Amino acid sequence: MAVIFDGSRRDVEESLEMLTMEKEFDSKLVLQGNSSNGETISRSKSFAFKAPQENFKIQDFELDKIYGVGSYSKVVRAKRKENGAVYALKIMDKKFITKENKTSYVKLERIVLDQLEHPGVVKLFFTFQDTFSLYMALESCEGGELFDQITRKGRLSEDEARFYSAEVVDALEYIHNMGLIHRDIKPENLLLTSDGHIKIADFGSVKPMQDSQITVLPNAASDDKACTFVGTAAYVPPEVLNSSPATFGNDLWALGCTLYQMLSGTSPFKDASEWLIFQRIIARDIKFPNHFSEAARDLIDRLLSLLIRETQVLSSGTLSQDTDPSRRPGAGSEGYASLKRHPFFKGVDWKNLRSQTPPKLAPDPSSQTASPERDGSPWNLTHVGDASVMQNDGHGGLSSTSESSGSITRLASIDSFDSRWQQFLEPGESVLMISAVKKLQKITSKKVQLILTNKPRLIYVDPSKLVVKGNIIWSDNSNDLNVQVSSPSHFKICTPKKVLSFEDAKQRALQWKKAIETLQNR
Ligand SMILES: Nc1ncnc2c1ncn2[C@@H]1O[C@H](COP(=O)(O)OP(=O)(O)OP(=O)(O)O)[C@@H](O)[C@H]1O
Repeated sequence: MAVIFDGSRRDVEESLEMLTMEKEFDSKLVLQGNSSNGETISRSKSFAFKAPQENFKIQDFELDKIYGVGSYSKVVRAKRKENGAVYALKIMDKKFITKENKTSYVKLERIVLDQLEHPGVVKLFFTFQDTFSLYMALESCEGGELFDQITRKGRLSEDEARFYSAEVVDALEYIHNMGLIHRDIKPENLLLTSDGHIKIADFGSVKPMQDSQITVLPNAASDDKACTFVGTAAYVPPEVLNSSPATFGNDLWALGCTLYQMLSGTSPFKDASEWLIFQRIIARDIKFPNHFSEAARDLIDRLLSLLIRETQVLSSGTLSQDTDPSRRPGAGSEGYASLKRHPFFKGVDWKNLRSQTPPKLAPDPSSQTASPERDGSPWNLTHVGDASVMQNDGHGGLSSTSESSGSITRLASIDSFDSRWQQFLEPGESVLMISAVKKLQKITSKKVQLILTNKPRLIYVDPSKLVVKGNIIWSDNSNDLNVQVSSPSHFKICTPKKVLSFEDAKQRALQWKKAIETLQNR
């Protein structure tokens, strides 16, 4: 999801509210509203969530495959035993959320999703909790991420891209009309239903505008002043890098990047590190592949227009600047009309989008080739819900679901492109997964950069001295190399000679296990 750079430490007590959050749902709240004469008034309003807080237990559900892992959640396909209804269960560890000061983001996502109702937005059905976790039962998007469709197809045709981007525009218009900025539009957050329609997901970075129609609970909104930026590096507009306040135009820039990615296969400002990506964004360094049509090129060019307008030379000799949101179609005074009538969308039946036939989905190659026992194995629980449901896969670790071998490359975070680590690679070798982890020893622990490459090689590097501290001998045989996960952040890499214990603060223990196993079974 989003990279959220916090510039401040939130009050720990506020974070603890997470634990009582679900209890607040039915409480009466004092809301700030505007009277017709413009004065701010306080009014008491009974606030009840549409998606109820249920008293379910995790054992009421049959858990299937993991849809994905976010920075503070896992999303698992779950079937309610009583009636067979299928959900995407977003599972969040309370302790982790509190420790990482994510309380306000979680609250906001819950509250916002509760009030949104649009075929292009993932629906929240209900929530529940237990001692360890909060659960959000979301509409299950069985078609996966648009990102995977782009990866599997290499790139999309203009007709496919037109269909998907029109559905995104339609949903974004609704979200913006509700007074919300999504702030993390990207192909990973555009999910597909089993029949291939788009649903916007991941409202963890959402920003309600002043006049938003969304009711926000106290302390649910993220503290913007504390943030350097919210979003994902490759899709962040230049004005956000300049600390300008969030506007609807931010999402339209991200839409432009997403459309470019659909048509080309990669994001427009791709580079070797976040810093280089930011330089490209600021310089607006875009190269259009030759196969882009004139209409596609023009639309992307407009969506990726800079908002800054240099107006006049001041007496100091510097230029005064102001912003002009109308430069991005959809953000100006004409609203979405100007975006929808752009030549790229010629022929789109905006009123009946959802009854159109979507592009054919490219199937997940791993689900076709995976062996039956891997494919059919349900996701065993650990650290999710109460301890009584913990299960073991016989190796002391967890059974994981079948996972696309293609998706292994996605596990590599943006820092895998950090040039610092390139020096440890041989020609043609690339990083598949990388984490700043703690290597736990009996008494002490050491920070290391754990790196998995396509060779395959598994090494760990001292990040300050930039020297290789260890090379874990690779084997495709799980008797000679296996990973045991004991919690979302703790895992052991076991070889016949050594057992190395690691702690990944970003809770990617299960991802490490999956990455290594996927490579062993390639
Ligand atoms: N309703 C859903 N149906 C199917 N898959 C989903 C659904 N919601 C999320 N996912 C999958 O789970 C992954 C993790 O989702 P989640 O919202 O927890 O994290 P994220 O917000 O995308 O990541 P981060 O928290 O790092 O920003 C998503 O990338 C997506 O692939």
